[in-house]
Amino acid sequence: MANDARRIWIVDDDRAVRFVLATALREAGHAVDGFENARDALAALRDRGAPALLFTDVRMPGEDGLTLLDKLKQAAPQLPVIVMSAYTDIASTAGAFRGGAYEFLSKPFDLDAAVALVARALPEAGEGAAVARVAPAMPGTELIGETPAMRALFRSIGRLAQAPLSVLITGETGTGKELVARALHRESPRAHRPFVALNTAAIPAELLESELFGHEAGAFTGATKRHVGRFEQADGGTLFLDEIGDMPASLQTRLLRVLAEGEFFRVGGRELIRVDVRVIAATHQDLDALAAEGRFRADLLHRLDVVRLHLPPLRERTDDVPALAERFLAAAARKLDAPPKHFAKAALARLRAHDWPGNVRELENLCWRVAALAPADTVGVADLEAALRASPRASVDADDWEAALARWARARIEAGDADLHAEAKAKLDRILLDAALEHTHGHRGEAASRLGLGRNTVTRKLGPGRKRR
Ligand SMILES: Nc1ncnc2c1ncn2[C@@H]1O[C@H](COP(=O)(O)OP(=O)(O)OP(=O)(O)O)[C@@H](O)[C@H]1O
Repeated sequence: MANDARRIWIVDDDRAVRFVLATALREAGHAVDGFENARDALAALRDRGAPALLFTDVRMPGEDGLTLLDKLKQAAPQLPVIVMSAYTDIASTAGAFRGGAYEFLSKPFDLDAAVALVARALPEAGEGAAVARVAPAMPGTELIGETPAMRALFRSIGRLAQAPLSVLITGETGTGKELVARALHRESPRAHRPFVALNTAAIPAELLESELFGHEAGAFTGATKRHVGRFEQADGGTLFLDEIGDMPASLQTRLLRVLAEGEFFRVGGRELIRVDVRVIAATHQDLDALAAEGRFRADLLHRLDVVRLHLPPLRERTDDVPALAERFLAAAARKLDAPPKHFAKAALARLRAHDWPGNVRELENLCWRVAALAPADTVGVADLEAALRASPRASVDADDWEAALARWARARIEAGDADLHAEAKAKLDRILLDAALEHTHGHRGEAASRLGLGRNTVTRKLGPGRKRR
């Protein structure tokens, strides 16, 4: 039965659906194959044995999904089959369930919900045929650091990864808090389950509750279908709550209760959901001070802060700057398909002297600019200065673009152009997306969360053909 007992198959004649779903599943660490019709999937079943799980569309040229379901159930009765269809009438859904479908997904569906469904459908670790137990490959996420503070931190990560304790990671913006959370997950017995990150500050307060705990269809205006929250998505794995200090008071109360009880209701739901989630929280704020002022619940702080890991700012570990810079420059050149570059000695000294208010992220972004801008293979001080001047930090004036936009709009209106709004909106989307994707080096999920958008929205705006990491 070779390796297919650990793979997920997608049967759909729509290439875009296969691509988007496969990419989301791969990001969650699964091995995935796509088939454009039932015949090919059945042939593979004969040759390679059953996969761990199968998604199928209903209406396809040739045999339809329900016939496929029937044949699959005869050949591999245990195989969980998720039926997807744009036709959500009772006949189709009932037909699917009667045929033994594990779940029915109405198209278009939420990719995160599909990933969460897979986590639920597949047997727990160690039982039977489970999916490939690999954390998603995250290029460039290896923590670099030779300074005593970082070495001590790495030792703590190794020790803490094994215990399911809550961890609070503190440190300025861009110091690597998320990277540490990922390392804690990757080294833990939960590594084969999802790592789900949520930036509390990036989501509007009124959406945060349903983002965390999910909602049922009809729970509020605009809730057209069920949404599986991050807690459920992270079941068995790790939930990373970034910028926890920005969480509104009412949600702090709810979070505390969920952490204490390990169960909750989706917004507007009646089904009690039990989850097993390790929570890792992060903040750049002084939560003790916020708690003393009554702006953060002290009891929630105690619960999150079972162990605290502090990331020192980069200016306090300048010995790490050269290694980080060389690593980022090499990675950027590779990704840009440019020849490898190196920093001259004087340039490294200049980098060490910089005070890095944006910490490692600022250094990483600077290296990307240098890789793109510096003409020679050896990067000198002058190249660095140019890249530092080009830093968005140095030139951002929030009012600039509004004024420019107003000038543009006035000129176009005076010129008699119509449909300005659509054009401006498309440009705005494009610019925001490009900036976020550049910042996250092409990682869509993260780019979406930086923009406060759902990943599906980003995927839709980009279209399935755009290159992604
Ligand atoms: N020690 C490190 N080694 C290698 N890369 C690092 C290190 N620390 C941070 N980075 C990189 O710097 C960037 C910022 O890191 P990360 O997102 O983890 O910071 P953060 O503290 O969570 O930031 P924020 O508080 O703004 O969310 C990432 O691209 C990360 O890969």
